[in-house]
Amino acid sequence: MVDYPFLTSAPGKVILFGEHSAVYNKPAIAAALSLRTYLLVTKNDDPADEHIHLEFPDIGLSHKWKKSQLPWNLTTHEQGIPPASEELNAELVDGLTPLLTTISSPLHYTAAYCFLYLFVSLCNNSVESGVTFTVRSTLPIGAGLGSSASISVCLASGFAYIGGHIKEASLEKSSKIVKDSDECKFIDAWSYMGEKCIHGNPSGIDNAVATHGGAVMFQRMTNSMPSVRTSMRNLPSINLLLTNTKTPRRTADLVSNVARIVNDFPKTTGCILESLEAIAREAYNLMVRPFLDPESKQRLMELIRINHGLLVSLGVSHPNLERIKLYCDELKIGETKLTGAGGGGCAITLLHDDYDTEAYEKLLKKFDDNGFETFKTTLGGKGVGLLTKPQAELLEYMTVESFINFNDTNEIENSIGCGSIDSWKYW
Ligand SMILES: Nc1ncnc2c1ncn2[C@@H]1O[C@H](COP(=O)(O)OP(=O)(O)O)[C@@H](O)[C@H]1O
Ligand SMILES: C[C@@](O)(CCOP(=O)(O)O)CC(=O)O
Ligand SMILES: [Mg+2]
Repeated sequence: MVDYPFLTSAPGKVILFGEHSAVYNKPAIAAALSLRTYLLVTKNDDPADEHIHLEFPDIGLSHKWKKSQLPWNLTTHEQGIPPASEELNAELVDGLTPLLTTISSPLHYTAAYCFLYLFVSLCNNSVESGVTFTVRSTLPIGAGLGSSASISVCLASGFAYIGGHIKEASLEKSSKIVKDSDECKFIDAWSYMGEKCIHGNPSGIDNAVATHGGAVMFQRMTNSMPSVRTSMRNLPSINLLLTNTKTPRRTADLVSNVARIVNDFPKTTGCILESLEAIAREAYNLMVRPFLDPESKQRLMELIRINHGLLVSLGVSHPNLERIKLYCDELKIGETKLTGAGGGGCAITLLHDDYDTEAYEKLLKKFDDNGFETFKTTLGGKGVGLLTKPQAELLEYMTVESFINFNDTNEIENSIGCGSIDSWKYW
């Protein structure tokens, strides 16, 4: 029996090399961010409440469904971990459609669809009603930092916990554990289904990083083979600037536009995808060395520039991303590439060791003038976590209202994030 309330949490990610080509089974490199999404699960005391409640204040969505109206008969709960190649359950997708008709915005629709798909798949009919699922994120949403995967991981882990598919996490996850836990495998596989609800054809890199944390080289395989995830334990300390253009975009649109180009220009894009693979492999070899000497750092910088150029050729840049690159080039700050799906969202800049601090101040001013936001964040953070009552006093007084009313990301972090990091448990 689950003791309410409880919290789950998962990080966002930054893709260093290989976005989009990852969808075509090429290797890509990504690392977990310190920015995270949090899911609070509470139960009210009203015995007459027959609903399941969703509160997604970050995107302005609040909704509820009668538990008895959910299509429980369309799921197969015995199935455990879905195979990597599995498509969304078409019958369940059809069964959910009538429950989503009142939601018109695509942003709201995909979030609610992901929620319902995972909820019905992972919680069984005996789940209590009167439960509210509230999500807050310190990540910018739709900006290339994997907010969709981090919410999918929060939901998949919360529902799997309620549904009894995974056991309680433990306080200390030994850094020596080399094998993935069964719980993480379960969450990774189901959050991948959540990513499919949100953007159709994900590679799986984002949910893998949000589940397992750290830094990885990831490659999706063909023919139902499981993806390969190679941990990069000692990532060299690289000086990265993360800049958000704040230009909104949807990963689903960018991924489907690249699919069209790949389909229309198979030979040309085949060469581009092969180049992107070569870049990721060389970057991996440089980044797993214990020390990034100046020559290797220079090569890494050039790989960033080439990677960005190839992404431009796939049509996934944006004038604002090009502006970031232009300013960094003009002021000789470092090499820039877009990160994530592009089309807006974020860019990363690998800073030269000897950049001019005055020029850097000028750069920040230019970014500010354009309405861009820069982030200070660390790479390689922890994966999916659970916070339950005996360890966490804060859950005694955490309500949906207080959770929704956190004013900013600092308040979230100080109250439930890093502020109480020692109480979080990991699978
Ligand atoms: N905190 C959140 N609350 C509600 N929905 C969210 C949240 N974070 C992400 N989402 C869902 O994920 C979508 C954004 O995913 P996507 O387009 O892949 O961009 P990214 O993953 O780069 O942030 C949103 O449209 C929404 O459906
Ligand atoms: C474009 C892609 O490579 C990354 C998308 O990341 P994001 O949703 O923009 O954070 C798609 C994928 O790998 O699933
Ligand atoms: Mg996404």
